[in-house]
Amino acid sequence: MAEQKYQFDVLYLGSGHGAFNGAMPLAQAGFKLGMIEADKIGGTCPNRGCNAKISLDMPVKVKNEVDQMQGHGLTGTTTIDWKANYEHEHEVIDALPNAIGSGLESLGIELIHGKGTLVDEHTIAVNGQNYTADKIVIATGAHYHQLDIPGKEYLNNGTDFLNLAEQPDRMTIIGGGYIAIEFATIAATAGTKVTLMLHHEHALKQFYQPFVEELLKDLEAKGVTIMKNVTPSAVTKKADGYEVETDQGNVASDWILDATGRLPNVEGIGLDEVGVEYDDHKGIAVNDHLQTSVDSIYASGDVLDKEVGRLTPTAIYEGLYLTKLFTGQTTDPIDYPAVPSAVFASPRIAQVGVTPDEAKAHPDQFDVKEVDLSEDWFRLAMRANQGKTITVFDKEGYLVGMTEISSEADNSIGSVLPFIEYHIDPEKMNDFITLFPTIESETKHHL
Ligand SMILES: Cc1cc2nc3c(=O)[nH]c(=O)nc-3n(C[C@H](O)[C@H](O)[C@H](O)COP(=O)(O)OP(=O)(O)OC[C@H]3O[C@@H](n4cnc5c(N)ncnc54)[C@H](O)[C@@H]3O)c2cc1C
Ligand SMILES: NC(=O)c1ccc[n+]([C@@H]2O[C@H](COP(=O)([O-])OP(=O)(O)OC[C@H]3O[C@@H](n4cnc5c(N)ncnc54)[C@H](O)[C@@H]3O)[C@@H](O)[C@H]2O)c1
Repeated sequence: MAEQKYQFDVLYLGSGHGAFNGAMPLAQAGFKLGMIEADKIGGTCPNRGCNAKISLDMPVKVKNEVDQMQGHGLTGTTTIDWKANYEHEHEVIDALPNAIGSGLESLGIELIHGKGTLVDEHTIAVNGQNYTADKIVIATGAHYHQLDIPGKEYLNNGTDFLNLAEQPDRMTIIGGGYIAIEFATIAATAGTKVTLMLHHEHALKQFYQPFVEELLKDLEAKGVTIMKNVTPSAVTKKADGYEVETDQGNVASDWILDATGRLPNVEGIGLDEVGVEYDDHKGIAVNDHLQTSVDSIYASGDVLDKEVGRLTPTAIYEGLYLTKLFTGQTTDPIDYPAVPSAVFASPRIAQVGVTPDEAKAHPDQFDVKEVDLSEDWFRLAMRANQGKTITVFDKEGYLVGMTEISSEADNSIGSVLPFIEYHIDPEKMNDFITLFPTIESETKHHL
């Protein structure tokens, strides 16, 4: 640890997953820590991201499961009560900032409320007061990109969606990424008439496109109108709602979601003044030890310029890596495992490792196996046998990637991660005894 030249050993700017998961074991190791937060403790994921979204999605997933069992042991359809679902979401998430905050304080971490700005390589100012530290970790996350078109003041963002207590009859969603597709699924399943505006021909471009096309067809079956290659140019207020003007005609709507992406929080935090290199769109530049261009300043989470996904587990991984680095447990560069990702729609698409496209482009290196899940007896028992799994093996037979579309794709992919990460010998996979019958047992059976 540092000599007591500074108030803190490490000062975190931001309190999201990129900060608090790493800070907890660092405090337990005896480091004196401060954490600056301008908004709710815990950051995006618990308060206005993953936890909030998945709480809203739960009744949607269950409704789809109930609908699939109609005539197969269940009668009587269900409907989503939007307001009650919104209340359910807030019952789940509203206590999280206090729970996370008290957990941090119980470990002696000082929480400092307010907007922090770097003053020099060891100092951050908050509300006119300076706080000093041997090391600083910038974990300021990201904010919503907003379309710059006339009438942009009528556009809402993802946080507004998660706080929308009343159900709109008609919703326009601009974008084709995670948020657009997940929120279109929630709204359409609840009975809102959704129009999804894709800027290009394709949505979810980082996922396997034949699966994405199936997902889009499923959204259409739920009543979603999908417009492709469309450019919204203005929003006007009407007596009965709003109108989105586009190059393919105008679309009437009661509520409009701008889901055109997120940008790293690099503005107004003193990076230029202190000499930390960054790019407005890509984020803060770091070396392979997550160290910025200023030696005492590190960065973690969504604010990083990084190749891996801007996801909660990658933010946690980076925060924990910094803890190992600061405690001397490692001097190695950061080395990410295969990072899984999932679109929590109905059905879900999830993937990890080598993608089907990469594998098909290199037949000399990989073998690809496709399984149609309509043949799977367990999925039939769930009446959820719409889906496909594609597994990728290297030439020695080791599993190196998997992509799935199904209602259980997230669980399926989750169950194979150790096989990929620990490079489990194909023969040794059978040494793992699974519970039966489960998604895990059937996924392993298909490998
Ligand atoms: C709607 C939505 C759904 C998502 N769903 C998923 C999902 O299902 N799975 C998944 O893995 N990921 C999901 N994500 C992504 C995930 O939320 C982020 O990757 C993760 O929260 C990043 O953590 P972070 O600590 O880097 O940033 P954040 O959690 O954003 O934390 C940064 C914190 O810094 C604070 N801050 C910023 N500037 C300052 C300043 N100057 N002074 C003081 N405080 C400051 C902010 O207020 C914020 O609290 C979702 C994101 C969104 C928006
Ligand atoms: N399930 C998950 O893990 C999950 C869920 C939600 C969000 N997230 C994270 O949050 C981040 C933000 O998600 P997102 O969906 O907002 O971003 P995204 O980058 O996934 O998608 C942005 C979409 O907006 C479109 N777009 C961009 N500029 C546009 C324009 N000018 N006009 C029309 N469309 C335009 C893009 O084509 C793209 O389809 C992601 O990077 C992701 O890592 C993850």
